[in-house]
Amino acid sequence: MSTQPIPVVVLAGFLGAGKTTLLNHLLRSARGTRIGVMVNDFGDIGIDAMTVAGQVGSTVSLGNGCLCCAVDASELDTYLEVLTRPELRLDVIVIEASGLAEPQELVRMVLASENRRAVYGGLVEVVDAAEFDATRERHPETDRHLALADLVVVNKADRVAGEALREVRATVAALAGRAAVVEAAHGRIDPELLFDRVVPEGEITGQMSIEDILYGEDAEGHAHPHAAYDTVSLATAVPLHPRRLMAFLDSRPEGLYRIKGFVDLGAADPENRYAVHAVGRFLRFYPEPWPAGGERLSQLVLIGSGVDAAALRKELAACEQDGPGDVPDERALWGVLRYVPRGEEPPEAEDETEGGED
Ligand SMILES: Nc1nc2c(ncn2[C@@H]2O[C@H](COP(=O)(O)OP(=O)(O)OP(=O)(O)O)[C@@H](O)[C@H]2O)c(=O)[nH]1
Repeated sequence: MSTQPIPVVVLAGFLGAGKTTLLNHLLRSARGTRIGVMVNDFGDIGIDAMTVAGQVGSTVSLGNGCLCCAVDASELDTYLEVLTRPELRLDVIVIEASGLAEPQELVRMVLASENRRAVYGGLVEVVDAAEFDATRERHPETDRHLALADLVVVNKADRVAGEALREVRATVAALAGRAAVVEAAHGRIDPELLFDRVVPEGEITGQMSIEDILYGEDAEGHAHPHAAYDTVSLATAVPLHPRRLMAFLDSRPEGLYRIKGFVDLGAADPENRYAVHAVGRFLRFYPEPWPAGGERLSQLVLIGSGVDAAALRKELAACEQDGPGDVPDERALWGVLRYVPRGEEPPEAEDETEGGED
């Protein structure tokens, strides 16, 4: 367990958009998930760090203290080193960028990190729906930031009337390209969009429906703005063909934000199963030996907004190997291996473009 990669999520958005509010929501609804937080105040007095600190105490602690720290570029790796220590047993690390930070820079730093356990977990941009037009006018770079995002949260949906909200959402979606777009009030998004919740060994993480989480678990009884999520789960004992799986992943549709699980690639690598981690356009495979004696299953969960669940299910089914005439050889694995992080080398330059463009 302690050698699992830890996703590092970058949380960005302009001053006052609601980043700290969203982060506090995540921390409150974390339950068993252990979240590490870095606050990127860039030399300011650490107001955000203090705001978050009150919430963090119960979920994450470093020794006796809270796990909040102001970080600048040069310090990022030092902090990641601390936060990825196995004894902390963190499941996810969230970096809250200062409202004025260039998110691209933070993403680049995470991707360039030499830390072997940290894996880029996506760029989340928080947008203030009520101030969206004004913010764009004053900060034209907003458009560029949205284009880089893997998930955009249109926050403060409670402050904007229906039609105006739809317009903001449509503009955001056009600017955000392939990123998923969700609406929220007070940052109350489904934590599962950012990280896997901790569930007992052997359970498929995505079997809890998004609706359960959105509508069934809100202890405060608030109504959530409707979020058009789809989840597609695949569990099959038939090994997947690596070439078709890669063709599927390479052409995955817009709005498909998260893919997670394990795949059995059959004869292409009988020794290992491959953990799959995709967020936005970022994709990684992590081979690990099959647990002894267990059933060999491929288990995938796909989460997106505005995706065609039936079509995805069909495409995934078509990845299953089709009898003895369809057995992959080792070369079929090459496409997959391109996305396996290599030993001690830091991630390569190609990663940077994966996080930002496609
Ligand atoms: N009405 C409403 N207010 C919100 C919502 N989300 C956040 N706020 C309020 O907006 C203000 C700014 O929220 P923060 O979470 O501090 O925003 P931030 O992005 O962390 O701000 P900076 O740290 O300045 O970049 C606070 O007063 C929040 O209570 C929302 O969805 N609706």
